[in-house]
Amino acid sequence: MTNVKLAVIYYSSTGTNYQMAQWAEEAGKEAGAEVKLLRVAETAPMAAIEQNEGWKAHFEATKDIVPEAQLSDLEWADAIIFSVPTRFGAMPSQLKAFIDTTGGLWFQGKLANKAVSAMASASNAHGGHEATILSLYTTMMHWGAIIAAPGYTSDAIFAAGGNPYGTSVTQGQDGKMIENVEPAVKHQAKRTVAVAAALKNNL
Ligand SMILES: Cc1cc2nc3c(=O)[nH]c(=O)nc-3n(C[C@H](O)[C@H](O)[C@H](O)COP(=O)(O)O)c2cc1C
Repeated sequence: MTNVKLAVIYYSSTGTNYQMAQWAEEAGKEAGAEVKLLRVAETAPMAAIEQNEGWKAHFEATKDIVPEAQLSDLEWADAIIFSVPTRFGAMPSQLKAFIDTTGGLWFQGKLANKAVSAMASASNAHGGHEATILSLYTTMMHWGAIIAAPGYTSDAIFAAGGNPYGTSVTQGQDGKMIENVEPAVKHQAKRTVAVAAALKNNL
């Protein structure tokens, strides 16, 4: 058992990052953390969402069952795991819009010393997995967060494609994940909780 509070915050249009976030939630609980699974608000107009069957279906399926991330959740959390699809090699605007509301918390020093890590997905194996995670980590450095990158701390990372920045997956043409990333996601979540526990008791 640990006294760590973990927020798993994701954005997903077609379900990939929702699934990754759910695996992280499960592993966080297994590690003894109190866990909140949260989605950032959808900011795209309904007209755009409705033009894409998969996007519309995912939006409808999750909008009433997954709570929307609030600033109070960031303040509450000792550890945060983000999971996002790449958008032209960077984080999606939906997450950036949420992050851009954190200036007040940042100013009060309330975002410092949290253990954070990030996961990503892309349609192409070289379509921006690492760059997307790094775009988030740049912001995390401004928060004074402690980045708990997985590195190569488990064989599961090699099996998932070997991304040491954070677990990432390629979404195939059929919408399914190509690599088996579930063990790597779970390892990353447990490691983030362990880092947060160490920080919480010593910083
Ligand atoms: C506007 C837009 C930009 C995208 N840019 C990239 C990209 O640069 N590289 C890539 O491989 N995939 C790109 N994709 C594909 C998404 O990353 C992919 O659909 C996503 O990872 C699936 O995650 P989700 O199911 O959680 O929405 C883009 C998709 C959209 C809609």
